[in-house]
Amino acid sequence: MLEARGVSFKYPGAKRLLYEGFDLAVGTDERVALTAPSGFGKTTLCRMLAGYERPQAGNVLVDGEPLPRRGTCPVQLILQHPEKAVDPRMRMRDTLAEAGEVPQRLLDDLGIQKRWLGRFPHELSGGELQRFCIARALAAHPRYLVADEISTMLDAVTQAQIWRFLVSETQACGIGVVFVSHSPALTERIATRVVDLARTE
Ligand SMILES: Nc1ncnc2c1ncn2[C@@H]1O[C@H](COP(=O)(O)OP(=O)(O)OP(=O)(O)O)[C@@H](O)[C@H]1O
Repeated sequence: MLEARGVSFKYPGAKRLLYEGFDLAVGTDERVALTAPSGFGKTTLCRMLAGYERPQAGNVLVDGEPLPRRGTCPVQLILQHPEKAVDPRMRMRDTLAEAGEVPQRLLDDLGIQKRWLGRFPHELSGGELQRFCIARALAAHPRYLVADEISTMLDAVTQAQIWRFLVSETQACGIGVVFVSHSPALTERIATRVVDLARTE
């Protein structure tokens, strides 16, 4: 179970708490969509669930244990803008290697072409780069994936391809998914449960 337990969070200098005593529990057999109006705090929650932000109170737990402060995190975050998630000076094969051994099967399933491996991030399209970020996240053997608007900037065909792959892969590996999407159609198709953050206040 991935849990936010009694989480309170405020950005430095902000007037109000973004979260106060917030609870969420997600199983490895779930794909939970987070919805809320713009600016409500969806990205912030995604970052907390993956250990990028620490709540001022409460905890983020996986199977009752706090997220590790070092080493590979069991919760892997995939961002809306893949170019922000990679080192622009590193060729893609080195970026992938950050996750350790990446099975060729994963690269094939994600449609990652061999000739892309020697390229730098700026030599790839957004969709191609996002495939690398997904491969890297999965190669880290996560228990949970947190996907923050990961397909917003992709065309409909690429979006469908990527989500079809993610649903079957996470189901097969028993990886829980938390995701944010502004597309009601996508949410309807992917989510096993929808959590409206504005209603959990
Ligand atoms: N690093 C930061 N420092 C201070 N305030 C921040 C920071 N990041 C986000 N905020 C503020 O926190 C609030 C929540 O932001 P967040 O990005 O989590 O919302 P969101 O629900 O994901 O929005 P959107 O749907 O527009 O992407 C916003 O008011 C935002 O301005």
